[in-house]
Amino acid sequence: MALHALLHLLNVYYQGCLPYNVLVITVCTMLYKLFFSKSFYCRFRRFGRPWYLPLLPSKPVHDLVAQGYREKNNEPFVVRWWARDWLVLPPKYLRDVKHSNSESLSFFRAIDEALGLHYSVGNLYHSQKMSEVIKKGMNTQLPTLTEPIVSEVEHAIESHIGTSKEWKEIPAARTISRLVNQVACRMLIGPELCRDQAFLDATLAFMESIFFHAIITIAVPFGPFRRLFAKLVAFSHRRNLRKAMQMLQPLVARRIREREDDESKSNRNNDGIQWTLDLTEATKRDPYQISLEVLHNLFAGSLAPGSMVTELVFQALMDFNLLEQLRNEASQAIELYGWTEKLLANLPLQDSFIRELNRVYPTGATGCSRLVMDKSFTFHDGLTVPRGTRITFPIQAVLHDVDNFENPSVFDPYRFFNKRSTVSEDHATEYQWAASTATPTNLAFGYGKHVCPGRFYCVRQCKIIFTKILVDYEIGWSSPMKERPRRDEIEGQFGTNKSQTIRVRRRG
Ligand code: HEM
Repeated sequence: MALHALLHLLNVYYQGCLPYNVLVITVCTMLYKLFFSKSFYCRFRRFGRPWYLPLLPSKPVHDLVAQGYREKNNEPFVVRWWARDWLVLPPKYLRDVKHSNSESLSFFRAIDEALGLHYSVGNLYHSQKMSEVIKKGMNTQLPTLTEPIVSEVEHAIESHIGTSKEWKEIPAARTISRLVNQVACRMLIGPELCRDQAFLDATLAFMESIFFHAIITIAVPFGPFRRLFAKLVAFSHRRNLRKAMQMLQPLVARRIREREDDESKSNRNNDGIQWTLDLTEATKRDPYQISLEVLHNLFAGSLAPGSMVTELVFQALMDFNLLEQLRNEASQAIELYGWTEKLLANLPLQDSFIRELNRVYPTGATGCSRLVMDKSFTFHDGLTVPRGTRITFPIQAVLHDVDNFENPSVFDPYRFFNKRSTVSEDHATEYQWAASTATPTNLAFGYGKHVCPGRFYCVRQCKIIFTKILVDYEIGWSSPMKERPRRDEIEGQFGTNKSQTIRVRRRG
């Protein structure tokens, strides 16, 4: 009788949109969870709606995380994120994450869980190989990459922004993400496809559909059927993946053949395919697998830098004096060093500006997310969590904490410039305050063993693109702006404003 009444209530609650059988199974699962399941997460205070009322309005994830950080004062708490419970840990536990490798705490397995990547690529994210490709391949080649990055940036800016000396209006995020994707494709895939518009469009559609699929999957209250539903909705994402793979696989197959025919020929390439093949035993060089790995490194290395450059442009446009100071610094450095490695090391204001941008506007409210892989994991103070626990850190709250920064809500482009100006002779301080140096209070690129290995390349590439725009173009808002373009928020992730337009014209 009670079960029948509950079913009736839920039917009204879900407005009759769930079939009766689905309702029965959903209710049984809820009752089981309520009375018998001893979820580890139940031991901690939860912020947000309870799991058994998924349609109840709830605050956005970033607000819940900020509230938890304030109220729990250095203690863990739980939020629902990407339709799962996550244990949000205070920063005192970052030191434990610092030294833990992927066998204990895995970043890849955590994003696999959050975004449902296994629905399209199986167990690709069970291996650390993609990260190794960046560490052992790209990072060891960084000095040799400046020249090809500069040359690709020049081509990409000319094709996406143009060379007209007349003002023209452009959609900022769309234009910049396309030009950054071209440059990222040049480095992470290779010269053959990076100017092929069909391929560039296919890669952008593939990358964007990863998030789209994840969002659709959590948007519908399918309860215990979510996994089944996720497999079905991954269909359109898999189609986008197939499209990009159809163009990429023949190239990878050709590179494998060339390598087999003549090992020395492979020395000509210095890009993502090459670095991935370098780390793959000859007998395991499967074009499909290598293409998947290369494409998913592009996913890591293209979308976020595209947003970062767009945000740099928006932020610079908020303050005309700052824009001029950045431009002067860039012009003087180019005069002294040309478009070389040295240029990138001699833009201290721009570097501080990038780090401050990442502090005030990180890409997510949470970060340093990990899945516990060991049977259990014990933190330095004895807190023990079982295998399978999802942990994350409230990074936005940490970066806005008055205990960590003076006037944390103020955007101060000189904040880190001033700190690094008190440099000791051995340059230790300079490195400490650099945009790409991860510390417990510079968390935009994560922290510890899984800290973003692409951050060095990323900051270089962003500096080259931003500097080119500064010195070669006049830029302005297309209509007067009173405040910064608002960012979109979905599941604690912040996306650049897509509708904002700016105007540009070639200088000189
Ligand atoms: C604005 C640009 C970028 C941002 C904000 C960003 C951010 C991040 C963050 C937060 C992580 C997780 C780190 C952790 O939890 O400790 C990460 C991991 C990773 N990033 Fe980036 N990233 C960016 C650019 C790039 C680029 C350009 C590449 C490749 C060239 C890249 C490749 C990777 C890889 C392979 C991992 C996985 C590391 C591992 O599991 O060991 N990222 N990134």
